[in-house]
Amino acid sequence: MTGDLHCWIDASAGVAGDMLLGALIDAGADRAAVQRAVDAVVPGGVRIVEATVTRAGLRARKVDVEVLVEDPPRRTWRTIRGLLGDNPRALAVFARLAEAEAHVHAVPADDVHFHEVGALDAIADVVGICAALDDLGVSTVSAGEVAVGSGVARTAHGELPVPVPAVAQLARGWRVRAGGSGELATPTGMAALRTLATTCEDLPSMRVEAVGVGAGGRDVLGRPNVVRVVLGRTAVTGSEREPAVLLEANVDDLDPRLWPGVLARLMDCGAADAWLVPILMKKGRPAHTLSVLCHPGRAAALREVMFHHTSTLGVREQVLTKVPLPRSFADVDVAGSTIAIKIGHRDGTIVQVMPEFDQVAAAAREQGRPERLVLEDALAAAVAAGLIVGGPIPNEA
Ligand SMILES: O=C([S-])c1cc(C(=O)S)c[n+]([C@@H]2O[C@H](COP(=O)(O)O)[C@@H](O)[C@H]2O)c1
Ligand code: NI
Repeated sequence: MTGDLHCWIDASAGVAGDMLLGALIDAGADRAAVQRAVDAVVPGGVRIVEATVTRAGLRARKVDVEVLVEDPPRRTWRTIRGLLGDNPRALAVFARLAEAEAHVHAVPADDVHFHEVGALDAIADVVGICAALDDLGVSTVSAGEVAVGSGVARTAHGELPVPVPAVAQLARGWRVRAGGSGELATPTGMAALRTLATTCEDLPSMRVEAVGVGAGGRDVLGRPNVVRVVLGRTAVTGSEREPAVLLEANVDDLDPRLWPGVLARLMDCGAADAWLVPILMKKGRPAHTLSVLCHPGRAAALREVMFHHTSTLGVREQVLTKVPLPRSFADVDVAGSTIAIKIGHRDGTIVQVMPEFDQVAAAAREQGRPERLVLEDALAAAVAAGLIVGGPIPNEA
């Protein structure tokens, strides 16, 4: 199978945090993994429960967040930042919400007080959505036009016009329409969509692997109140340009023993690559340039990791284009250990055949043999399986 796992969000009936989380769990994300991620942020604070419901006659997964502890009526952005700790994607979603609220209420982002959107159920929705995407192995996210609704909403701020101000602010740069009466897009849902989805597009071409349907609270006659997610592999045909972001910072004051952990954290958070270059910077100081290459959808979360785990006071960003070779994987057996072979191809012909080295190392440990010999055996098994440079790519499932 070629291509990364893509998640397309259908918000044509609106979007809210619990709806998106329900859709991702319905598509196969492990609810226990989601609960564990939420427990790490608010230990013992909430329980995520799910049920199958119908919305205008359609089956959908309804997620509810039961709050088990006392929940203050408001939280500052600073408090939420502290709670989220080392959760870069969730931090990026709330940072976006904080920016929107700051603009709407004309206060600095650090002085923003979240009311409903800072409550434990909203925090659980955001942390849960990020954990569900990780659990599913989603690499990229896009979404279609968002129905935001019309009329008025009763909120802690009083009666607000729909789209509520935070949603209107978060909608800048995205395609939206009213699409019905009531508050169809909430600030939490819109912030999650805007942070996680990099592109506003109709359903892209992909081989579909899973579909999830998440229910909203109300059952409206004639309009299924649901968010859908469609997960699939996008076909990579060769020499196609794709956007990438390069994040960089020059750092002269970080304990050098911390760098390996920083690089590992960045890779765990979805960087395509992360590296250090020794430099001599201003005032003749020996320092390092930290460079992080990533898909645009990961940039916000990776920027958070850079701020959180290094002493940098700023991050430079450049938007680049990248031409990746299409690739696929095939498994081979080496003395009872399974090793994935990465196959790079162009125009239907294999141009690279390379065993995944982490799996070679694991097999060498299992077998008590040198990595060098396991690598040789894996390459020989690949050739025996017909994976030969210059040869045709194997049939895809
Ligand atoms: O909590 C805050 S600060 C808040 C701001 C706004 C603005 O538009 S400003 C609106 N609301 C309303 O709260 C509820 C819950 O929102 P969720 O995103 O947590 O589902 C919703 O009606 C919002 O319009 C809250
Ligand atoms: Ni507000």
